[in-house]
Amino acid sequence: MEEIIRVYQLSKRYAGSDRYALKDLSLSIKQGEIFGLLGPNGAGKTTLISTLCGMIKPTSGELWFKNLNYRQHRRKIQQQIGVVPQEYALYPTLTAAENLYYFGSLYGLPAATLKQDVAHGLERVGLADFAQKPIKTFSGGMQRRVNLLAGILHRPNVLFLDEPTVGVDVHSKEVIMALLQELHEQGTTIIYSSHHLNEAQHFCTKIAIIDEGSIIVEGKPQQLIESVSGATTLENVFIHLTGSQLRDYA
Ligand SMILES: Nc1ncnc2c1ncn2[C@@H]1O[C@H](COP(=O)(O)OP(=O)(O)OP(=O)(O)O)[C@@H](O)[C@H]1O
Repeated sequence: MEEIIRVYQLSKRYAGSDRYALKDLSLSIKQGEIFGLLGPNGAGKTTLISTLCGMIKPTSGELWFKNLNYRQHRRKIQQQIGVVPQEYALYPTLTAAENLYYFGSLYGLPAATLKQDVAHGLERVGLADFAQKPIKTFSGGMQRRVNLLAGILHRPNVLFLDEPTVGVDVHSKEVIMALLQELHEQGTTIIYSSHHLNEAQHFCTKIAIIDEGSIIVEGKPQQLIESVSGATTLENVFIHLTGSQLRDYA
């Protein structure tokens, strides 16, 4: 399958920090994959996703999106991708529909189809009855579902999500994962970070485990499980490779 993203020796050190958030990280992602980025707290998942979305610039290294280099074509790349950030990108005082109209207009979507797409999207995630309610009255799970819709309104072929199911109950999680599965079946390449190892084991076609800014292992979930003696789940693999030490950095 065609390579969509190539990362070569990517490093990132934030201004004022003496630690590397990403260190000489190389990676290739192919079209149609559901690529899961897993790792302990502070491993560098958000930094990697933000760099791949063109939101932060690397300290060194090179990145390409379908042969377009990020240094020269950041804007062009950003027009072709969808981003669902970990922090809510929504305006609390606007209604769910107003928020989505706003995102739709940012993407330059025609008003005539946008209204229908927003109504359909809200219906798809079980929020049709809440379209005219302000986001600030929504639960965390409801906000996550609207946050997801905001990132896919323009039907991107490549979608980045940073912990799309963090802090949501099992019902919201099921709706979100079902929608992502549907997008995948329609051909969308999905790159997402998560702490839900069980979810990633069943959902992802490929996984990279990151620790301290570097990829320590990469492969299909079943391959990774078979590579560790006695492991029956991805959680076993994760603990085996990353240890059980807490990762507290300030
Ligand atoms: N804006 C920033 N300025 C300075 N350091 C940062 C900044 N953002 C992240 N870091 C540091 O970079 C490292 C990687 O952080 P990052 O948020 O990418 O990890 P993560 O794997 O997404 O963690 P988590 O699972 O907790 O969300 C951490 O040591 C973090 O403290």
